[in-house]
Amino acid sequence: MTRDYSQFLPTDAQTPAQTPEPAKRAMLDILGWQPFFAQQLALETLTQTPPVRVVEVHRNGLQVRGADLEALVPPGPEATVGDWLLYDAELPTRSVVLERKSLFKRRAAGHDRSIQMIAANVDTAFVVTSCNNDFNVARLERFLALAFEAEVAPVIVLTKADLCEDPTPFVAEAQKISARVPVVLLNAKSEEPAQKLADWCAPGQTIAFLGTSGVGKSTLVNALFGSEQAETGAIREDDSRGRHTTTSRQLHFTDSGLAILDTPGMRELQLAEAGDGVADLFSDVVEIATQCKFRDCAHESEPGCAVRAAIADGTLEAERFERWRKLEAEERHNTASLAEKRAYDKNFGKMVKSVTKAHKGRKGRR
Ligand SMILES: Nc1nc2c(ncn2[C@@H]2O[C@H](COP(=O)(O)OP(=O)(O)OP(=O)(O)O)[C@@H](O)[C@H]2O)c(=O)[nH]1
Ligand SMILES: [Zn+2]
Repeated sequence: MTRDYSQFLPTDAQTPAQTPEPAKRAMLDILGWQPFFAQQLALETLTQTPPVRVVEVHRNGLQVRGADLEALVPPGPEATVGDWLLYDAELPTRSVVLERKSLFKRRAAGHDRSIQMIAANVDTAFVVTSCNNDFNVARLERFLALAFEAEVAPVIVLTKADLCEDPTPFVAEAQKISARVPVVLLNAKSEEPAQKLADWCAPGQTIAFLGTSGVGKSTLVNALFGSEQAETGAIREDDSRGRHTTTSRQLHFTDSGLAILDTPGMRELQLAEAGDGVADLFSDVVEIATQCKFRDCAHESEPGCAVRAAIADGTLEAERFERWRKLEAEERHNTASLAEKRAYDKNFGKMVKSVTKAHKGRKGRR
């Protein structure tokens, strides 16, 4: 059976003779299908292997959803929640993963050095903090750098506006962080979230929340689901080891077609191998630093230091420079210790192997 998939291709690839199927097109759009993915494909490919989105990752494989299909792809494809696959009905494990728009990832613990993919194709990351003691510019910057590293557009959301006498200083501080990062102030427990976050929550968009515990992430998710039953919290379970999160990663879709990422892995993102993200967020500082006389300028007391000059003439805030320096150092430290840990694990593995071998050898001789 062949189906007309021409409507899923960019407009210039369509031939007028092909009748659009608005219903199917709409279904894919709601799953987050975008021109970015469509342009990677030829029409024949789409007919033979329809695009499906990974809506859940669990032990048995990848749960995928397409315009009119729902399937489980057994473990095999290197994919994560949010990915788009070209579904091969005959050999599902051969389904091809489309190039990603964005990817949250981290290094897996252990010796295999593998990158663990947390979530793909997220459009917007809401970096959440509250207008209270949780508010911390350096911490915000860490989350923002992670979003930039993943190539996801971040938005700062300041919650608990209703509990704060005067939230303007919080807004002002947040706005100063980057001209590229919008700031939204709201009461997460009111009807405000749906209105104030509407720009990033259109049907077909995929969003995620970053932020420390208690800032209102679950409350925001619930607000975006409106009267719908939000499934947040459902993935948590209690066992003898205490409260922990299951390994399941999933996308929840609102009735309007907004995809909300729900994955425990987002809590454990480390600032490692995120040098590009840090440089992106602090592109102004990086730019100034390139003008220092010495390439290896430490921006201390070297002659011709553009950074010191910028601080002196007020173009660069001393605090911002210090935060950049700290964040960069943290990033470098974490990246280095990851490398060290990898080397250690590798050696440890070797050691275990040789000890076991020797032990077996001894046993054999007995
Ligand atoms: N008044 C008021 N309360 C809020 C607001 N946002 C969150 N809260 C409350 O703050 C508490 C924590 O909110 P949660 O949504 O559970 O926070 P969270 O970020 O999901 O926390 P974790 O699940 O631990 O990561 C709850 O009691 C919320 O009702 C807000 O804007 N205004
Ligand atoms: Zn310098």
